[in-house]
Amino acid sequence: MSGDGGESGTTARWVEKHSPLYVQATRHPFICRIKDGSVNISAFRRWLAQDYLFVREFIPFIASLLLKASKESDVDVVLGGIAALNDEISWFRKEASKWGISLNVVPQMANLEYCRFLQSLALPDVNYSVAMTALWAIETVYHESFSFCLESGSKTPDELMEACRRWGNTDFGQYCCTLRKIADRCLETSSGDVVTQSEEIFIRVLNFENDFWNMSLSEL
Ligand SMILES: Cc1ncc(CN)c(N)n1
Repeated sequence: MSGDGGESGTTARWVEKHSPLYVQATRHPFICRIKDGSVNISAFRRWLAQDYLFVREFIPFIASLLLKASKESDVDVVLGGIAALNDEISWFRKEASKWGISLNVVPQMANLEYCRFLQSLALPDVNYSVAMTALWAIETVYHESFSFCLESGSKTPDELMEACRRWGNTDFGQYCCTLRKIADRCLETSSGDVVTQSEEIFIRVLNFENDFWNMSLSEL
């Protein structure tokens, strides 16, 4: 974040204010076990199949932001996000076939609830600042989590490196940074009510992400 003014924005204040929740979502045991090499591969396989379902639901949510964006540069950023998701879907299919995983699985409760939340955020009456805050938070949790597994000294298993690089790479980090700037810009001119709603959405995203990791670790 250094040097780009990100430290002073609303989103940075929320990260600070809700740091226990933020740390819980971005340094979850699922991620820490990938980083220290102790992750159970069955947890990774579960995560992969469930996340594929999540990403499919994520597409209409981002598409809803495209309809709400009025600034041309925001439209470009969101369009780039949609294009990246197209690539992501292909990656999940390729990875699933590599691991011999069926993607035709039943969504687990934590996933279903997170997807329902995405659907509610895609509704036309949801404010753009609120939805943009959610997009920033959702993408940032993945970037912060997976880039942690790429830090020097990590014992991330070779076969999981590709997944970590997908969200942990610097280009994805740059995308998250751009989303943060858009969210901060929108929040600056939003009403107090919208700012409050956006903060609540940020907290809900952190909780959903935490539940998603928990689901991936759970044996059921
Ligand atoms: C649950 C979850 N959160 C975030 C991302 C990153 N798009 C994802 N693929 N899955």
